Amino acid sequence: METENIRLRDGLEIPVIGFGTVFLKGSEGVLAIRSAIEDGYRLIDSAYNYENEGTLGEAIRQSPVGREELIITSKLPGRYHDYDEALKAIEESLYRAQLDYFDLYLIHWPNPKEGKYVEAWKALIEAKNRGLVRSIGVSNFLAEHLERLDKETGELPVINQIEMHPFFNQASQRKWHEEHGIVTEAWSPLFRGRGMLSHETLLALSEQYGKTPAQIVLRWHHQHGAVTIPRSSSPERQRENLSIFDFELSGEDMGKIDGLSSPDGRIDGQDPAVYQEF
Ligand SMILES: NC(=O)C1=CN([C@@H]2O[C@H](COP(=O)(O)OP(=O)(O)OC[C@H]3O[C@@H](n4cnc5c(N)ncnc54)[C@H](OP(=O)(O)O)[C@@H]3O)[C@@H](O)[C@H]2O)C=CC1
Ligand SMILES: O=C(O)C(=O)[C@@H](O)[C@H](O)C(=O)CO
Repeated sequence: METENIRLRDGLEIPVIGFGTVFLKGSEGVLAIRSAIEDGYRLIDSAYNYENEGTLGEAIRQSPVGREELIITSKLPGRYHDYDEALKAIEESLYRAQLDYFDLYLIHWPNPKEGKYVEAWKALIEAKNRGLVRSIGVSNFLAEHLERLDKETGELPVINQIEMHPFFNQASQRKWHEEHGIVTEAWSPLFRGRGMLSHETLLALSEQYGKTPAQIVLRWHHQHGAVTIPRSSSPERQRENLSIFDFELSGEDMGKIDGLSSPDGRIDGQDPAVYQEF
């Protein structure tokens, strides 16, 4: 099973559907990630703070797919935003995964209270220059944080991974990204399995299109130009989540899903303007 690709501003091509790995650890995690790769996932999302870069590396080594065919992402934790600490953390990520390079490395959260994310960004630029990572981006950055990166370094990220699902659709943030050549990557696209998929609007569209609610939601993301990284431990649902390229939602039905969003629709209320994660 194959996904479509999208080209980032710096030329790196990545699949429009990847695989999320938070909570996937140990031998069960290896099994889940390996099966995702065998099923056709080529973009895998991890983070230093998930403490599963070792699990991810093991799954890659066990899989029949070559390293060069995969787009592997990890993320810098908030406690390592100092320049030197950030570079060491990226090296540590690589040692944990036993990889020579990451394809994508992101600043996980801006942590605006300390406001050291520009320093961290300079370290990511240096990591790219040293060949430790191919492309650099951020996660959970608001326009105000992105503007500061641009002003102080002259370099904007190629991708911003943000919370995005029908209950919090990020319309204005996505517009900002489009205007600045930044790809939106949606985290928790299925609302973390916390009940969104049984919303009556999604159930009705599922019936109408003969697709599962998860496929309707992931297709909605795709038609909004967002990369998604759904997580599933089930090989069957992993395949289901990749199979969204044989149908199209009408403009009217896209609008119905857009209408489910509300300003307080975040899963755990993690507003990057104030939320801190170390
Ligand atoms: N940058 C950031 O700050 C953040 C990044 N992330 C990243 O985003 C990824 C995805 O988000 P995540 O929070 O994991 O949540 P998701 O929105 O991907 O939802 C995962 C949940 O949905 C269930 N599920 C998956 N597929 C289906 C399906 N087809 N039908 C019904 N249920 C389904 C899974 O259960 P089951 O396993 O049983 O299928 C699991 O409980 C993370 O794994 C992580 O990589 C997440 C949060 C924050
Ligand atoms: O999972 C991630 O990448 C996070 O950044 C976490 O904050 C996540 O949103 C979480 O686990 C919240 O409890």
